[in-house]
Amino acid sequence: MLKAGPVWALGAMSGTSLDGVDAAMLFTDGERIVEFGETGYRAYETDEREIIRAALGLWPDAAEVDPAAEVVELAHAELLSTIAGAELVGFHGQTLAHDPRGRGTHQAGSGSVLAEVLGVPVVWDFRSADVALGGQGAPLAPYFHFACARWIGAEEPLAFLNLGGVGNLTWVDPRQPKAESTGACLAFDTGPANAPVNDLMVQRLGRTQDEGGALAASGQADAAIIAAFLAHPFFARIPPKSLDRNDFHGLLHAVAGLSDADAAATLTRAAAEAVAAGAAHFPAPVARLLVSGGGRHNATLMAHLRAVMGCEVLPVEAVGLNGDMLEAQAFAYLAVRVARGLPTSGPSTTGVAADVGGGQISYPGA
Ligand SMILES: Nc1ncnc2c1ncn2[C@@H]1O[C@H](COP(=O)(O)OP(=O)(O)OP(=O)(O)O)[C@@H](O)[C@H]1O
Ligand SMILES: CC(=O)N[C@H]1[C@@H]2OC[C@@H](O2)[C@@H](O)[C@@H]1O[C@H](C)C(=O)O
Repeated sequence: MLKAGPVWALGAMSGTSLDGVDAAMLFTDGERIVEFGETGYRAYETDEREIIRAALGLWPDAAEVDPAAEVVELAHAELLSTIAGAELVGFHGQTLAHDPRGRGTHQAGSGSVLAEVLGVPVVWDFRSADVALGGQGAPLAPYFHFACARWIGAEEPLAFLNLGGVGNLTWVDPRQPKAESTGACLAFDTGPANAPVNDLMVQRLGRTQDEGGALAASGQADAAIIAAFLAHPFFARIPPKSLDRNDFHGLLHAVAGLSDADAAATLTRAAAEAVAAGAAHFPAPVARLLVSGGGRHNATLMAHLRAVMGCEVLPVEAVGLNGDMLEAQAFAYLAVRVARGLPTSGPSTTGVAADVGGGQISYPGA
């Protein structure tokens, strides 16, 4: 078992955009962030990405899943073995499918394989217990966001927004004693963030992203499409709530008749409007929205957020955090929480009925 006090944990996340694996060291006791440490990144090769892509939306019984899991394990083993000094690893894996009230949630990659390779205990399968107990299984970063709010010395409610393939928002009140205290966090997925724009760029222009939001900036958002998008019942639903990457696939069809620039503008505006629709559920207003994830590099998306949010909108770097590594750091933090028997989610973050300590621990040589 873990010794008392803070430990160095190594967290790893492979996100929905399938670009690669992020890893980050964190010195923590599972409650307080003591120190941020080394980080690393390993991109997927094109053929690896295609193997994972072929398994998207599939469940463990499908033939395409084993090769995808092998790619995920290999990439993690390569990256994590370059970072020394971890007493514990937090391994998220690659989400292939997420349907919490249907078939469940599916992250590819085995923590027991990694524990053997790395020779360190690995905490993994973070989402299943929450889903089995009636929760959304996502988002799981919120308790880490609470710790970040404390680390930056925040004294009033603020919000963290992650702009990955999907967006997720955590409202935090740092005046509460613990992350799991009633009223400390409210978290949920906001809607599609970068995924539809990326898909559009691939389909129409053979590019993977709208660099800097330049194409979106050159077009006009279609107000009727945005209005129809915002009429989706997801936005009115009281949080917590979570999404699969493809839950808003209709949005891409809706812009099919628009020019490239207007389609990009519409999808980018929609992502920002989805965040604002989410913020309408905050228990109290916030003065600051701190943005992490790749979408913070999209200047058009950030400008739309500033226009719709009515509060300061800043990349997390403005408060000394690393916007590319926040999710990897979150899984380092959550790994220590699991090892310490602390909850990783609760009614206000995933909608589960009571506090849940998700995750299983695999030991080398077990
Ligand atoms: N310079 C940039 N200009 C525009 N968009 C960018 C830029 N850099 C990153 N992005 C967007 O951010 C995406 C990657 O974001 P990120 O790495 O946070 O996603 P992820 O962690 O895979 O997703 P999730 O958090 O949903 O699991 C890219 O696919 C792209 O859409
Ligand atoms: C099921 C799943 O993997 N969800 C991811 C995804 O990517 C962003 C958003 O959708 C969030 O719900 C979650 O990841 C982050 C790390 C989370 O659990 O907090």
